[in-house]
Amino acid sequence: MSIFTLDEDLSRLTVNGSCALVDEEDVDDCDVTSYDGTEWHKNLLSSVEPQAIRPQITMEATTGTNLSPRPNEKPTGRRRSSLYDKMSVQTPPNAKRVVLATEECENGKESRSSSYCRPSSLKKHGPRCLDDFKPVRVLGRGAYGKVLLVKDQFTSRLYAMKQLKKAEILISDCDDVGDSKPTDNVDKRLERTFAERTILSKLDHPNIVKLFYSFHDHHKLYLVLEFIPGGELFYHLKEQGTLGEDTVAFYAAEISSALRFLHQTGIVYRDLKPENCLLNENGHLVLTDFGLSKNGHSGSADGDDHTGEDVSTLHSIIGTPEYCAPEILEGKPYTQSCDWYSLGCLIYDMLIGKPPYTGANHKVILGKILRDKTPKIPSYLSDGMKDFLAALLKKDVSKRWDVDKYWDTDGPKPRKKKAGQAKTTSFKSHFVFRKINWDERQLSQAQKLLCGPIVPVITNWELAENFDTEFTDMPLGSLEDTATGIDIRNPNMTHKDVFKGFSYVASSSYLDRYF
Ligand SMILES: Nc1ncnc2c1ncn2[C@@H]1O[C@H](COP(=O)(O)OP(=O)(O)OP(=O)(O)O)[C@@H](O)[C@H]1O
Repeated sequence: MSIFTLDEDLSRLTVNGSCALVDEEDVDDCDVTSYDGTEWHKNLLSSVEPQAIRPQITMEATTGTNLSPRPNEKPTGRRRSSLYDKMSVQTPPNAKRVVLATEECENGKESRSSSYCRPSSLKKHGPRCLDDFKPVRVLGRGAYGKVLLVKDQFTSRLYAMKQLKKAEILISDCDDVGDSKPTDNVDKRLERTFAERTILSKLDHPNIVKLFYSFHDHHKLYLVLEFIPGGELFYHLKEQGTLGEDTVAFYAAEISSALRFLHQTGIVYRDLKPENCLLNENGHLVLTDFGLSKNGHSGSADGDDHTGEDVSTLHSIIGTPEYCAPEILEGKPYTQSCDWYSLGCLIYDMLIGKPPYTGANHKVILGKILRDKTPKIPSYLSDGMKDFLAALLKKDVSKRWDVDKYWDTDGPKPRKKKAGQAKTTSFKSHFVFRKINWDERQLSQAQKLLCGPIVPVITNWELAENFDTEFTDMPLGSLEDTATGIDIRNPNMTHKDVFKGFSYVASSSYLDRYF
């Protein structure tokens, strides 16, 4: 059964088949180096510091195949996964749209400029508009628009402003292939746009980006976010090549803490990749980009969000293929467990210099993911790390570590005690986290006092020195730059109707806490 098509190359890929259409030239470039579980306990007891004793053995030497890069070698050619086309999405016909009940902050008034801004709206607690912010620099670019560093004209505070072009969201994608009608994709894009604003407005966690305001004008939607000045983990990985196990464990703990919080709130993140992990000024990791996140709780307390899809069985095919769980790619129902698989891919990438499956295009990557039983884990990693990765990177969800269940509860007792090993111990007490103080991970104040393993160099926040010059050197133009006309398929609907409810101001207590 042909499930979905990602790009022009993928139209011939049969997902549930044997992936016979995978490019010959791109057959697996790595080989298996599996972990021998019987050695676990012995090695655990003798292990002092995995990084310090990590043997300088390459995959090549160990397996006779050519898996680069070698440990401590800078890989070349790391490429932004967001440069790939977004994956098409297929959702069951009964999946409901996000419906927002929030009233427009500007009372339904639309604006091309600041003309609608009344003096009262120029206060930090009131609704904001575009002219409140002065563009400083481009920080990044995504599928539907740019992210800019902006300065509040009234408070001089810096923010990251994510701009999404309404036209990009609303114009149907003629290239879409598959069972979904193009209008479904417009609906899905709208749903995701609202989901990002709605989900972020509900969250308060030290490792999740904060949303302070959102508004829209004739051409664009704007999310005014906390500026995270240390840049993307992607940027630091590109600089450093690979990271040591202790550093990786630190980031894994912070990401896990954020994912666990999201899952407890009923949200599946679905887009874990190095580009979406930012470092703050103290080197702590902050997740950004909730455009693909899904809130599975229908009927939340404030009536603000009704997605209808239960988190326990989501169906949308979504995400960045290199970090995407196989069950999603196979079009099967999936659960929060997909985020833990993605965490495994990200940890693998940080340690080895590339995610478990790479290739020239989506088709090759998908073919590898669907064909392989388990990703290859290099032998030079510590036994603890190999055990940890193997537990997260299980293709079969029923065999994957159920991290949400065993977060701080030990798993079933093994016949032979294997302390600190995945599945026999709680996630938090796994050997790889032996140096992590989990209580600190929960508290913003504690995180402020302690620095992470990579403390970004920041001489001037306005320079955005830790962001790729590919973006920061871009000409700024005006905040109200080129906007194409908006083509709304339903002529009875205006963009005002479609985006009604997008505007938002964080509560006074929230704003006061962070300003
Ligand atoms: N709060 C922030 N502080 C600093 N930089 C940010 C912030 N939010 C986003 N960025 C930068 O902008 C980039 C793009 O942001 P984001 O991923 O949210 O956009 P997107 O349109 O959803 O991208 P994509 O299409 O790749 O998913 C990020 O990778 C990051 O470099």
